[in-house]
Amino acid sequence: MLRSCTAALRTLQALRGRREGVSPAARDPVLARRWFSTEKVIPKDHALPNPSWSKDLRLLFDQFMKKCEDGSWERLPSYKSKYTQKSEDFKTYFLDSKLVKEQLSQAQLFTRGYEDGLGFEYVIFYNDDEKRTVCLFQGGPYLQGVPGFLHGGAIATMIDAAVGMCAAIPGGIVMTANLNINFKRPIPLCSVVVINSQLDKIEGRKLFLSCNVRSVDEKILYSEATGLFIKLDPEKSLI
Ligand SMILES: CCCCCCCC(=O)SCCNC(=O)CCNC(=O)[C@H](O)C(C)(C)COP(=O)(O)OP(=O)(O)OC[C@H]1O[C@@H](n2cnc3c(N)ncnc32)[C@H](O)[C@@H]1OP(=O)(O)O
Repeated sequence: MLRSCTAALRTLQALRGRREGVSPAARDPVLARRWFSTEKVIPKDHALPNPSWSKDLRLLFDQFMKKCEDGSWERLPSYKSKYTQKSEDFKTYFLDSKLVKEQLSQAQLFTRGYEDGLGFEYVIFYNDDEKRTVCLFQGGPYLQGVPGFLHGGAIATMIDAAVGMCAAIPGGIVMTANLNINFKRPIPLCSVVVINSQLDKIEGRKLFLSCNVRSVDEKILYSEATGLFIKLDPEKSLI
C-alpha cells in the first residue's frame, strides 16, 4: 500500500514541479512531435500496467493475462477519450448533435481522469461464455473518503463502470437505471480489490446484473451490488 501511494505522490510532485508558463509541447518533445506531425496518434490503452501498480495488481493482471491465452477471457482495453462507433451510436439519442459533438471533443472517461496512480487504476477482463467480468481495481490517494479508506462514491463509480461493461458487451447501448450497493467493509486506500460482475438475466430491454467486491485473497467481502441496465430504445430520444 505504502509503495503504490508513494509512486502516486511522486507523479503528483513531478506534475507540480513543472515550470509554469511553458506550453506542454515545449516541455515535452514527444508531445511536440505528435502535435506538429500529420501521423495519426494512437490512443493510449490505460488498462495496462504502469509504475503505480502494486505487486498485488501486477500479479493478478499476469494471472488473468494467462487465462486470456485460450480465448476464454479477454482483456478489455480502456481509453481516456476515444471517439468510437459507440460514441457515434450514442449521438443518435441526442437531439442537438452539434452540441454533443462539441462536448465530446473535450470529454474524458470519468474513471481515467487522474494521473497514473492517483485515482482509478483498473483493468477489466470479460468471459463471454459465463457473461461475467472481473475488474482488478487499485484506488489511489485522490479517492479518499474517511481517512485511509476509499470514498463510497469512488467505489460506486468503479462498480458502475465494471458492471456497466458486463452489461454493455451483450447489451450494446445501455445505461444504468438502478444501482443498489451494500457497503459491508471499508476499502483501504491504495489496496487492490477484485470486482466480480455477472449478468443474471435479460428481460426485453432490461439487463439484471449482480456484483461483489472482494479482497485479493477473497476473504473479505467489501461490497455487494445489483444493477439494472436498460438497452436504449432507438425510437426514443434521451433529451
Ligand atoms: C461502457 C460504459 C461503462 C460505464 C458505465 C456507466 C453507465 C452510467 O453511469 S449511465 C449514467 C447514469 N444513468 C443515467 O443517467 C440514466 C438516466 N435514465 C434514463 O435516461 C432512462 O430512465 C433510461 C434510458 C435508463 C430508461 O428510459 P427508457 O428507455 O425510456 O425506458 P422505460 O421505457 O422508462 O423503461 C423500460 C423498462 O425498464 C424499467 N425501468 C426503467 N427504469 C427503471 C428503474 N430505475 N428501476 C426499475 N425499472 C426500471 C421500466 O419499468 C420498463 O420496464 P417494462 O419494460 O417491464 O415495462
